[in-house]
Amino acid sequence: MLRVTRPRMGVRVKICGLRTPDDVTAVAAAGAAYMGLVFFPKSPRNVDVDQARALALAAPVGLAKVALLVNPDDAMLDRIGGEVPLDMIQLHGSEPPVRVAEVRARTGLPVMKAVGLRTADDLARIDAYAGVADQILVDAKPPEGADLPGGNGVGFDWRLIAGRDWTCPWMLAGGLTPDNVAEAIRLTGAAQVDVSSGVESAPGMKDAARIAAFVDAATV
Ligand SMILES: O=C(O)c1ccccc1N[C@@H]1O[C@H](COP(=O)(O)O)[C@@H](O)[C@H]1O
Repeated sequence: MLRVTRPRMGVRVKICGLRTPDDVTAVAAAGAAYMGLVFFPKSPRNVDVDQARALALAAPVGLAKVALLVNPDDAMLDRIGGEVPLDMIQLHGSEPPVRVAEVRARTGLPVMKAVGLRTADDLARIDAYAGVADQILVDAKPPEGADLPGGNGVGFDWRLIAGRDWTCPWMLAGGLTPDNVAEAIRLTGAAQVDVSSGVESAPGMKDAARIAAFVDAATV
């Protein structure tokens, strides 16, 4: 029997990989808490700085704007931080804890560090970031040889983190869909969830109906 560890009404949803003004409208209408903008050229969700700025400016008050970056250098941080109105940086590369601290200091923004899980041995990496990042994104490790370090629609065994909590806020990601997110929340106790490919009709193409269904399933 599945254990209910938290009331689901308070669950906050992040929809990642927005590319069009219609995406922003759909995410806001659905009631998501965060929208993610992907700066990673290999991704079908990649946006440039001008696109990202326009999307961020279209976001209503209360929808937090997150820039997803993969091993960004200082020049990239300065450019994105200077030109795009943001509420948070998501680091989705191999950034060590010291770099997370540098990114926080340089941008003045809270940082969410993604940590990929496949087995119980990967859990220790979360502890290494819990004291330095503002939030942890608990994601699946990418498949061997994948082009993308995330956004692959691949999950992990949620039982690895069932009943766990960390000293900083955390978000569950990896292979979530409108059909499985409620079970994922029940099993892990996640108070926040993040999705990209599970609310698309094709890679990089967000689907407004799937976005609404995902938020409903996560929050009802
Ligand atoms: O979405 C992407 O294209 C992406 C590219 C590079 C790094 C991370 C990326 N996405 C992040 O991964 C999670 C999980 O994705 P999915 O739901 O399994 O497709 C996503 O929410 C983004 O935070």
